[in-house]
Order: sequence, then structure tokens, then C-alpha cells
Amino acid sequence: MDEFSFIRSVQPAYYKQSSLIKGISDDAAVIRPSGGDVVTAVDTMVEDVHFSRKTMQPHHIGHRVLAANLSDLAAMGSTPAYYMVSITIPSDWSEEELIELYAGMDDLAARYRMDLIGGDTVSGRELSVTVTVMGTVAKGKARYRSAAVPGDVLFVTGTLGDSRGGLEWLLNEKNDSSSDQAFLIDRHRKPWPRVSFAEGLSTLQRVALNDVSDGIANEANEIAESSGVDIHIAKDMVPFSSALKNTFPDQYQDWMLSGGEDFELLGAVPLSDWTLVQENAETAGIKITKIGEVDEVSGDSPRVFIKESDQIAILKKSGYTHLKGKG
Ligand SMILES: Nc1ncnc2c1ncn2[C@@H]1O[C@H](COP(=O)(O)OP(=O)(O)O)[C@@H](O)[C@H]1O
Ligand SMILES: Cc1ncc(C[n+]2csc(CCOP(=O)(O)OP(=O)(O)O)c2C)c(N)n1
Ligand SMILES: [Mg+2]
Ligand SMILES: [Mg+2]
Ligand SMILES: [Mg+2]
Repeated sequence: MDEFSFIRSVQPAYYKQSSLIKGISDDAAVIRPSGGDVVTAVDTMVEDVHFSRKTMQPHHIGHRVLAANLSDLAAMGSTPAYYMVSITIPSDWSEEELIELYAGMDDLAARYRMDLIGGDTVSGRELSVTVTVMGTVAKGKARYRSAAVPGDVLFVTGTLGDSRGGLEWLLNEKNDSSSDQAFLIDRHRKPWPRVSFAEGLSTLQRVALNDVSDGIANEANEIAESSGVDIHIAKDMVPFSSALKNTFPDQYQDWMLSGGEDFELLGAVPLSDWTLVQENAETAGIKITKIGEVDEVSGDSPRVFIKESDQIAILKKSGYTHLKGKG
């Protein structure tokens, strides 16, 4: 299969989004938005950085690279509409594997009626997949990290650290997997972005959102810095799964703070809206937990504090960081 027949094989038979004017087939796609704001994000997954042949099958790679992007759209309160895929393919990847990878994206995209409207195909040494997503949000309603205000409730969806637990289990290739480990592996390979929960918050005047890709130790600091506030987290309120605690009793507490790749949402809302947020989580069928509050800056700059049995410490950025040691 050459580049051109590959492109033909991934080209959708028809498009679902009414704002699409030109999809795959020309130099670029054309969209005609009908009012509202357009939200766009891009994320890459690279072999041996975001996955290995040991940790993921092609379908999982497709699912997760789109899920990571949808998680960013969710964190903006946006409704997904389009995606584009740029892929670097090593020579040892078969046609079947590529079709599976695209099926991983397509199955997730179908849930949101998203259209694949373009991309790029090149050959190279390692598999690398870059997905660009586009979504819409009502004018002025995008949700920013900078929107947290002293007095807000700090919350997180789902449980944290599971993805790291799944990764650890897969990398160490243990054979005696139980249902706990199957759960962790699934959380690592197939995260479900919190799109409908975030869309359901559209009636709120104000909510700060950030998705958990690198670990809340990073993401809480991002909210604190961009909002110019302090954040206080109660460690014993941070949600973790029993599967994680059972499997990794010595590590689970670190991983729930800095494991990353959970693709949950960390947010801050006024106390008066907290009940509404909880009801919305119930409607979306997801767990939600208050883990702390937002306060005024008490020092020279915004900080995140974490309290554990009356001991208060500063929670530094300790999640995943690329380009470490590059100055
Ligand atoms: N190489 C780059 N060139 C331009 N903008 C970038 C680049 N890498 C990241 N960004 C931008 O920096 C911001 C933070 O990126 P990132 O930490 O990857 O966000 P996230 O964790 O939500 O994916 C985003 O606005 C992103 O678009
Ligand atoms: C084989 C393998 N090693 C390590 C990891 C862990 N890991 C890789 S990237 C990453 C952080 C998230 O990726 P990033 O590119 O920073 O996503 P973004 O913040 O841009 O959404 C983590 C925890 C993994 N998933 N797979
Ligand atoms: Mg990114
Ligand atoms: Mg993000
Ligand atoms: Mg990151």
C-alpha cells in the first residue's frame, strides 16, 4: 500500500458536521463556523515516550492520542467537531496495524460525531502520531485555568494515579494479573475524556478547568499561577481506586499526585455552584471529589499547599516534564 492508497483507505465515506465545506481531498480543509468560538488543540504520541510496543496495541495508540486531545477540549468546555492526523510510519508497521490504529481514533470520534478532515503521512524511524482537534463553544464561554478565585472549591473527576499503575504493571510484564490489574491497564490504555461532564457545566458563570495529563502536582500549580491564587489540597481527600492501592500500596500516594495521563479534570468553582457541579457529574456518570480550596496568595507568588495529618507542605510541580535538563 502506498501513501495515496493509504490516504484513500482512511478517508471518511461521508462527513457529519454541517459546518464542513471541504474535507480530505484538497490542499487543506475548509470550515464555515456558524457563530460561537472555535477551540483547537494538538497533542503528539511518540513511540518509546508515550507508549511502547509492550504497553500498547495499535488500537490503544489511536484511542489514546485522540483521547488526550479531547481531554484538552473538555478542559476548555468545548464540544468536539473535527480532527486531523499527522503520522510518521516506520517500515515495520503493517497495513493491518495502521488500520487498527485509525479504528482506535475512529471509534472514539464516532461518539462525538467528529469528522476526520485531513492530515499528513510520512515514513520515519519511530511511530509518531500527532492529532489536532477542533471544537466549538458558545461565544466567551471557553473555560480558562486563570478563572479560579479565592474561596472556590477545588475538585477533581474520577480517580488519580491509575494510568501510572497500569503503565508500571505493563512495563514489568507480570503474568499473574487479576481484575485490579486489568482495571489499571484499561485506565492506562483507554482513558475516557470528560467531555460531556465539561459541556454540562455550560450554564455556570465561572469555572476554571485543567485536564490531568502530567499529574495534579503540575496542573494545580498551573491553575494557581495563571489565576494568581494559592491552592490548598487535603491529601486524604484525593481520590484513588482500590485497585491502585491494592496493587501498589507503597507508591499509590505519589502516583495520585504526579502519575499523569489520567485525563481527568481538575477544576475550581464558587462554593455556591458546587452542588450543581456534583449533580452534573452524576448525570455524566462520573465520580467527582472536592479535594481542597482556593485562597489568596500568602507569599511572594502563587503556591500549592498539601495537608497531610496536620502537616502542611508545598506541593511543587513534580509531574511529567519533557526536555528535562535542556537548561
Ligand atoms: N512547540 C510548541 N509550539 C507552540 N506552542 C506550544 C508548543 N508546545 C506547547 N505549546 C502550547 O503551550 C501550551 C501548554 O502546552 P501543554 O503543556 O502541552 O498543554 P497540555 O498539557 O494541556 O497538552 C498550550 O497552549 C500549547 O498549545
Ligand atoms: C512507554 C511509556 N513510558 C512512559 C510513559 C509516561 N508518560 C509519557 S508522556 C507522559 C505525560 C503526558 O504526556 P505529554 O506529552 O506531556 O502530554 P500533554 O501534557 O501535552 O497533554 C507520561 C506520564 C508512557 N505513557 N509510556
Ligand atoms: Mg500538550
Ligand atoms: Mg491539557
Ligand atoms: Mg505535558
